[in-house]
Amino acid sequence: MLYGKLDERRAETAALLARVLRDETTGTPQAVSERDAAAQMYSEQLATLSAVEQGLCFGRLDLDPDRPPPPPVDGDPDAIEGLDQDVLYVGRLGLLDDQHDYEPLLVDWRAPAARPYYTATAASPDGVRRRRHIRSRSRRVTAVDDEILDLDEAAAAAAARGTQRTGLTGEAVLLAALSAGRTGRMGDIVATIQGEQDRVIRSSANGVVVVEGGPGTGKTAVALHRAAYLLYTHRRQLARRGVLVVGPNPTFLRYIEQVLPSLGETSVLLSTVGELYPGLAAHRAEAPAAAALKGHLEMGKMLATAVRDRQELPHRPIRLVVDGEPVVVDRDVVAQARTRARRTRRPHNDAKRTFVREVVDQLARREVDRVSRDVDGSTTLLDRADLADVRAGLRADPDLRAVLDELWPTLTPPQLLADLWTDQRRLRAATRGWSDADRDLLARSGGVPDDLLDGAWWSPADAVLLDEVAELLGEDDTAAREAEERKREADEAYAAGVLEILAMEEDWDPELLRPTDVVDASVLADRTREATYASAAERAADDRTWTFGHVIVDEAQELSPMAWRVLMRRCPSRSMTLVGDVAQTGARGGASSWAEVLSPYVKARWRREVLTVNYRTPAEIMAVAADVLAAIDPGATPPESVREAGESPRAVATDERGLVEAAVEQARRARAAVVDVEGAGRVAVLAPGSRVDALAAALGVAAGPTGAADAPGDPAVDLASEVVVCEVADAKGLEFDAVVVADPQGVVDVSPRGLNDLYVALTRATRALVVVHPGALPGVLGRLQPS
Ligand SMILES: Nc1ncnc2c1ncn2[C@@H]1O[C@H](COP(=O)(O)OP(=O)(O)OP(=O)(O)O)[C@@H](O)[C@H]1O
Repeated sequence: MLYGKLDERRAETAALLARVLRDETTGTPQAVSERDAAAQMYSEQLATLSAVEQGLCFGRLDLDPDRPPPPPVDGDPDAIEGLDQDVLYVGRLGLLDDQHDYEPLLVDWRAPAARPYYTATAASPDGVRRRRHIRSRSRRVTAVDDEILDLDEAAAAAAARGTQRTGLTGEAVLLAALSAGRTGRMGDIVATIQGEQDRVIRSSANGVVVVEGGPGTGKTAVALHRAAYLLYTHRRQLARRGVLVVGPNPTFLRYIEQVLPSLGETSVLLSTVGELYPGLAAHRAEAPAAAALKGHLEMGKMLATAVRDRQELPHRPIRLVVDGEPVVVDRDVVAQARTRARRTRRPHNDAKRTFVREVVDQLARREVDRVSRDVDGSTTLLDRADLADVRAGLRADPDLRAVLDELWPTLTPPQLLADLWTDQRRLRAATRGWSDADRDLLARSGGVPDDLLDGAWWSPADAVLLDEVAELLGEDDTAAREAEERKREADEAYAAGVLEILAMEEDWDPELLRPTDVVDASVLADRTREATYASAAERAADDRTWTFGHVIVDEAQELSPMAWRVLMRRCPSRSMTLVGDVAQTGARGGASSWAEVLSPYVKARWRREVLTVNYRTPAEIMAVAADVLAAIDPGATPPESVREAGESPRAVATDERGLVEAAVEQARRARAAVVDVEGAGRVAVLAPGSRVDALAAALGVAAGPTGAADAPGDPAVDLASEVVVCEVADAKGLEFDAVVVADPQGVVDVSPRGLNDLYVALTRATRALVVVHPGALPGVLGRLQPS
């Protein structure tokens, strides 16, 4: 019945969309843009309706008819939904019965009425007597699991089954979901969200929430479901400004990108920090020390100095002839104008107007003085109008303009930064007092690239600095404005041509108005113009100054202080969800404490939520990882695994020569064990960057991004591949059925933070872990069984 309703809704929406698209685009510009907005809305609705096909309905709540009424919920569009029904079905979206007073047939998982589905327990049943988990595949129900929350009945049922309650919601369904083969893409967890996760997902949108938790506790899943929940609950505020989700690398974004559409959301922009600067996908790999230095707050001051350094004084007086009169641009004139322009405290490109005006003004005054003196030594000879004339002459003079452009050039952020990295003199001028070693970390050999937005030339840390430079320079929208103007002229010329042809029509009835009587070229150009419509996410991607309604940062521990500055600029409301685990920090410039990261922006005003249960890593593997965690931070508590794999993680000893062969052998065995006939099941070989190519070649698969500088091509790991070979940083946030860690000591040696990357590597597996070690096994892995 529900699928029937879904089909009906799809057909209706498709028909509405078709009708809107068939509409002629004539009419007022407003009508055109309303039509486009409607088309966009129906397309989005259709996308949502298709995304909920799998597992449309996954739960049923049988409620106690005598339950107390639930507390009112602010700002919720569906707060009333299902309040007086005793049986509710919960699913991926809400469906109403239009035949029967719009009774809810299916309650959206994000609606308040659905909440007890995730939070009710036997101890606190929230009016729920029975919770039913419904599993389905392609519109067929494949399994049903009931949980009786009515205490008396529950005890009787548990006694009958001889089972113990574990505190997990829908344990059977959860365990089935957790032990399914991985597909290389993250899926949604709406059917099995657990109580502690639900609390975070539905916590207030206001302020900064930090969600901490060890590996596999569902931080990523929770962050994405929170985005969906917030958009549902605060649709009006958030859909317009959009939600930004920041992830650590392009591979990770690809891994999670399907989760959100399947939750039914399109107002979300997924981005790495390296992609936030519009038009740039920065992916140049660089030394960790260079990335850390670029992430330091000191860079803000350094860049401000670099910008000031572009506001130059002439070394010697520059002599020009303007309107037949000699003009001298000397140091004094420029210095004074520069001081005035700097005093405006406006960004460089904006302040240029003041600079030019001041230089022209001074030169004009000098000119007037000189001419007056030439005549009879009196200053009254030339009046105000003459002064204005002289000014205008100077302002229009191309030679003077060229000189001023040299002294105070209009700059784009990539231009300034590329010049800085490649010009030793400029770099030295901006980094007085720095060590040569630090300066060398920034310097680039070779020239400035032809394409200044070439992603292979810039590192993600550079992209962050570009944003900072953009703030210092101010937007230079001259090019955009000129392009817009040219387009407008072309449109008008075309419209004028159309009107001319119509006007030539000879047998036009004189009683009727001619088109040219009611419309001119400019109006016609407006009407025929294609309105550009885009979702909030699309508009935000093209606009560096866009501010989002909510910002979610995953693997937030990796961000540098400079990157935080960029993100805080994008979210002045400070409505943010930050998800991370400082024990997994890999970047040298990353976070060691949340208080340190946040205090410059929100002081102590942030909330902390902790997730404690590990859904990914089986207990046997987590025990090994826990030893590594204890070595990183003796005070940290490892998350508790929900299940055991029934298989112990192993260590395979080899030597340097045998490493590739042994790792390949283990990867092949793992693949045979975990990849099923339908192609589900994934294996990762995680190794130090320098070993990735050799391992990938021996396995006959593509290597993940190896960290080689200027590596061409796709910066992401191929997630469709059954076996992935990459370094640990690229596996951050991902998971695989089986993981082979090749050369654990090597992983530790090349990591900026020592053991953290090894901890990340060990906790990527959902089923099996093998560590292949040339030479001695690192002491922290002593618990591994040799094989
Ligand atoms: N309630 C749940 N129901 C089903 N699966 C879940 C649930 N919570 C988490 N998972 C699964 O557990 C795995 C780990 O989740 P996730 O990647 O969100 O963890 P994480 O805390 O971000 O891990 P890491 O810090 O290692 O990146 C995923 O496969 C996720 O789908």
